[in-house]
Amino acid sequence: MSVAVLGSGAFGTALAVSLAGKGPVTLWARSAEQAELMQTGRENALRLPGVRLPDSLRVTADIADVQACETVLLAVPMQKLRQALADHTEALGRHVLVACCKGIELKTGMGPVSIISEVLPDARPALLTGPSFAQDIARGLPTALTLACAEADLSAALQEELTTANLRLYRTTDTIGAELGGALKNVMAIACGAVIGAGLGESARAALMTRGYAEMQRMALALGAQAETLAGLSGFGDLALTCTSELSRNYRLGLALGRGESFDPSITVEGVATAHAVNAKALELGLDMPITRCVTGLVDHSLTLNDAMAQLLARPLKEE
Ligand SMILES: NC(=O)C1=CN([C@@H]2O[C@H](COP(=O)(O)OP(=O)(O)OC[C@H]3O[C@@H](n4cnc5c(N)ncnc54)[C@H](OP(=O)(O)O)[C@@H]3O)[C@@H](O)[C@H]2O)C=CC1
Ligand SMILES: O=C(CO)COP(=O)(O)O
Repeated sequence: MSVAVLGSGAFGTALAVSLAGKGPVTLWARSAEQAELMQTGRENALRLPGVRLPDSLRVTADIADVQACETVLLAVPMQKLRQALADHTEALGRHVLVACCKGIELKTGMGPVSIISEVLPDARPALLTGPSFAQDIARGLPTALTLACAEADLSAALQEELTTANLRLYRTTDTIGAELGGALKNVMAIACGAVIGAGLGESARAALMTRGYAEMQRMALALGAQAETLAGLSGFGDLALTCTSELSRNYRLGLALGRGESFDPSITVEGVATAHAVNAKALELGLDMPITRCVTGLVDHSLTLNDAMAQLLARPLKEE
C-alpha cells in the first residue's frame, strides 16, 4: 500500500520521516511555498527544524499526489480536521484515513474517527495515537503507539503498514477508548503543568495524574470504551509522558499558567478546546469531572490556581 501524510506540522513530518525508512512517502503541505522550501531544502525548518528529510520522502502541495495513495495519515490539529476533510472530499472520499490528532471537537463533542465518518461516509477511518513526541520519532528513537480501527482486518493491515524500524504499533478495535485517552491526557497535562509551575510539588502532580486518570476512565467507560484501552499506550501511556515532560506543549501551557506567564497563542495546544468540549459532555452525561472543570476555568482565566486547588481539596471525602 502507498502512504501519504496530509499536514506538514511537527507530527506529520516526523511520521513521514519514519515511514520513509520503509519506502516512498508523500508529505502534503497546504502552502505551495512551504512545500517547495521543504522539498528543495530537505528540512521542515518551520515545524521540525534540524531533521533531514530522507530522499524517499516527497513534499508536495498537489492534493492529486495524496489522492494517488491508498492510505492517508491526517496530521492536522483536532479543531481543523473537519475543514481539512471538507476541503478535499473528492481526493479523500474513499481512502483509508488514519487520524493522528488528539482531541474532541469543540462545537460537536465528537472525536476524529466520528468526524471522518460523518464528513466522508465512504472512507475507512482509523486512529494513530499514544505517547510520542515528534522530535523523538523523527530522530529514530524507539516509540510505541496504538492503532485503533473498528474494522479488525484493516486494523491488522495498518499495523503492518505503519510499523517502522522505530515505531512499534499495537492494535485495537476500541476507537472510542483510543480517542478519549489521547484527548483527555492533554487536559490533565495542563493541570499538571500548572501545579508544577506554581511550585505546588510532585505529590500534587501524582495526585492529579491519578485522579485525572479516574476522570478519563469515567468518561470513556460511560461512552462505551474498554477499560483495557485506557490502561494502554493511548491512555495511561500518553498521560505519563505528557504530564511529566516539558517537550509537551500542553504541559508547557500549564507551566506558564502556574507561573503567571504568557504563552504564544500560535502554538498548537489541543487540551484547551478539548477541556471545554469534555466539560460540556460531562455536564450533559451527569459525570463528575472536577479536574477537567478546573482546567476550563484556568485556561479561560475565570479561575485562579489557588481557587482551583481549594475547590479540589474541599470536595466531599469518598472511597477511591
Ligand atoms: N507534535 C507532537 O509531538 C505530536 C502531535 N500529535 C498530534 O498531532 C496533531 C498535529 O499536531 P502538530 O503536527 O504537532 O501541530 P503543528 O502545529 O506542528 O502543525 C499543524 C499543521 O497542521 C496544518 N493545518 C492546519 N489546518 C489545516 C487544514 N485545514 N488543512 C491542512 N493542514 C492544516 C498546519 O499547516 P500550516 O503550517 O499551513 O498552518 C500545520 O502544518 C495534534 O492533534 C497533536 O495532538 C500527536 C503526537 C505527537
Ligand atoms: O501528544 C503528544 C505526546 O504524546 C504531544 O503532546 P503535546 O501536544 O502536548 O506537545
